[in-house]
Amino acid sequence: MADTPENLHRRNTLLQAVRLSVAGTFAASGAAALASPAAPDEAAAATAEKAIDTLEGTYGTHKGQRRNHTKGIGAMGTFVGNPAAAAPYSRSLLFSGAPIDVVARFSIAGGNPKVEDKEKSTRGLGLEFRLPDGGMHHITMLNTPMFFARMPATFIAKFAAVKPDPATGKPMPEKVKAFNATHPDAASQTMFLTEHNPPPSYANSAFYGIHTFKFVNKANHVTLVRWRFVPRDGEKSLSDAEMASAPDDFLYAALTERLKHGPVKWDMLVAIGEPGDSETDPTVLWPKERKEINVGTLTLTSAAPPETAASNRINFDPLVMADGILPTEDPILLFRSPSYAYSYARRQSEG
Ligand code: HEM
Repeated sequence: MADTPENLHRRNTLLQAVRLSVAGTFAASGAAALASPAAPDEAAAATAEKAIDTLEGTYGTHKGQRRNHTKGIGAMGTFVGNPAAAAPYSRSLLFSGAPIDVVARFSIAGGNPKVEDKEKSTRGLGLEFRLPDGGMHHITMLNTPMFFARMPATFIAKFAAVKPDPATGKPMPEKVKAFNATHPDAASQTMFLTEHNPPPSYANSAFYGIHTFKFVNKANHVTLVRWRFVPRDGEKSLSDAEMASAPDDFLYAALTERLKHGPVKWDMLVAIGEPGDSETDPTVLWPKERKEINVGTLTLTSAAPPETAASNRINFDPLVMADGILPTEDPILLFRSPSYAYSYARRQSEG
């Protein structure tokens, strides 16, 4: 198969079909392995399909749209790796130094396609790297250094807790309170979001890989790593006053306006793990003192509204990985792939 963008997309779609076919098996056999000692009933019910049903139950079904991170915008650009820094750790083509085409999508967490751009919640960045050998690599990140769930059951419980009262359409704070009281793994991200207002522009947001991944070098040596993308424009947050007066939609205009003055860049900084650093818990941070290397720069040159963005029909499944980077056994990372496949299959089948 020639490596045209259409064929890459077809390959991606086929990959999703395979992932979906294993999703049922994963859901059945994975439930026991993913059981949380804190909440065995919840854990037993934590399947990828249930995660998507729960998102739909809370936000409704928006035809043809993502069940999570529904509101978003597209962008295009390139990534240029820094082989001198990266090669001792990873043989991935990402870091060869040749420019790699990137399709990007910025988003706001949750399944509300009309969520206000100032909402105090997580922002996301999905990246599809189209490698020169026809392969693909996905990196899908959030603007918080940690996640709110150590186990999939917590994800499902949270989205069930934020479901508005069906009678009034209003939030039910007592349910959120009960969720927080019974899911201590969510505390760290909740605190981070309380203390940090959202960015005025995606160009002023850092994005974190959150999970631990494995870098594999030419000698097959494996290094545990975590990465973040740091904006060259600097990190900024809206002030409380700006949040109060901000319009519902400003993130697309802010990015297109910024791009008129030139490309927007992020450096990919990779922390090198040390013995004892968490490998499978995305709610726990590594110590700040970890050695960090700059393995490359992402440069975005154009933005597109959701209707026309090339990212629209991409499933930014984080387990789409090319040689040189491997997943860990993080149960959240492994649960994401079948969940995204269900969301992708449902939205794709709706046209
Ligand atoms: C139990 C854990 C999680 C579940 C069940 C989940 C579920 C989902 C689903 C269903 C989608 C929409 C997929 C689609 O239709 O294409 C999505 C999108 C997304 N998720 Fe997650 N997610 C989880 C954890 C995470 C984590 C840990 C991160 C970041 C490290 C993350 C970042 C994102 C981003 C950035 C998007 C939007 C991608 C795009 O623009 O298409 N998610 N998630």
